[in-house]
Amino acid sequence: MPDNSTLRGAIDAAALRVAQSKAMTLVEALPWLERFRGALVVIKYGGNAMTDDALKAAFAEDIVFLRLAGLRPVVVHGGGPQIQAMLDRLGLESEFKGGLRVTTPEVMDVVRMVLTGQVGRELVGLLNQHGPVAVGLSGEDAGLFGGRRKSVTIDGELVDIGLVGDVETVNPAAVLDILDAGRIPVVSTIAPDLDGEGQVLNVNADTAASALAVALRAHKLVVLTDVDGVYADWPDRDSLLSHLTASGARDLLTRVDSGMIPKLEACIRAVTEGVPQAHVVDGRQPHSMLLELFTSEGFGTMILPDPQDDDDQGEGSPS
Ligand SMILES: Nc1ncnc2c1ncn2[C@@H]1O[C@H](COP(=O)(O)OP(=O)(O)O)[C@@H](O)[C@H]1O
Ligand SMILES: CC(=O)N[C@@H](CCC(=O)OP(=O)(O)O)C(=O)O
Repeated sequence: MPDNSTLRGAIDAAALRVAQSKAMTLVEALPWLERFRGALVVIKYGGNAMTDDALKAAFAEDIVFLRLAGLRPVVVHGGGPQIQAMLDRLGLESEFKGGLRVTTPEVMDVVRMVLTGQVGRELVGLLNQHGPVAVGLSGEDAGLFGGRRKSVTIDGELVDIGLVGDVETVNPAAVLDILDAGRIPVVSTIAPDLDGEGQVLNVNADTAASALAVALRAHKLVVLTDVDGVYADWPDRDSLLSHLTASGARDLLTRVDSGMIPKLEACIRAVTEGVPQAHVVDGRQPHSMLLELFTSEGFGTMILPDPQDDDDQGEGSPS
């Protein structure tokens, strides 16, 4: 039978090995932390990646981690499934055309209530469990977004989809104030209609995140969703793309459907208007934000500007 001091020695050696491995993980992140210090990253958190409590908590941990590591994360959230659940409870019908919800005035009331009063509040609460860091705001606050109604083209025809808008103007001052105070802005994507008195518009969250990333000159846009990334030949699971150029993404637009249309459009807009890279990442994987930012392989699908727009292709190493 070993004496107590021998036993403790064995336990201490095991504990030391675990601690050393944790220390190695931290040290390996050092080049990435150096590279991204101060970097402003816009993260779009999709409603479909937001349905599991453990995942939501892991997302909040990642965002607070990024903030404490010296990055400047800005969260833009969706809430499609949560809006749908409330519409169903209220017995209101709504359909999607071209990946966007046809929005009547009654549906708009529900969209505004769910995004700003429920989904945004819940995310702010989860982040603030780690300290008083998160501040929620919507496109209505301090003139953040100005929107204009948009139609969609289906089979060559322009189709009216009601109170749905594109972001035309962004005044990022309120978001910058929150960042400068060391906090994390959490944005709900409602936009006042620039053409309608007091009317607000339902803006797809991918679209809004992209417009905000451009206005903030973000280092990158990350779109967290409920699929591994962008597939060249959806739903063929062998066709997952690791990289796409803006032109490649434009070509693909004719072959994707539903929620992937606004996502690809958002990524194309971001990288053609000055954001160096955009990523579509699987938000169902715990800590996917950290995997995307702090590993050389990256995660999901990266969309880059066309070579003539920007010669900086990729980020295989943090140098
Ligand atoms: N080419 C494609 N690659 C990946 N997903 C696609 C593609 N075409 C359509 N999709 C669909 O888009 C969905 C993501 O959009 P959506 O459900 O609106 O997510 P979110 O709530 O995150 O915005 C995927 O779950 C998938 O069903
Ligand atoms: C116009 C339009 O479609 N707006 C979306 C807004 C929420 C959203 O974009 O949520 P996800 O990111 O979860 O899809 C909607 O009403 O569902």
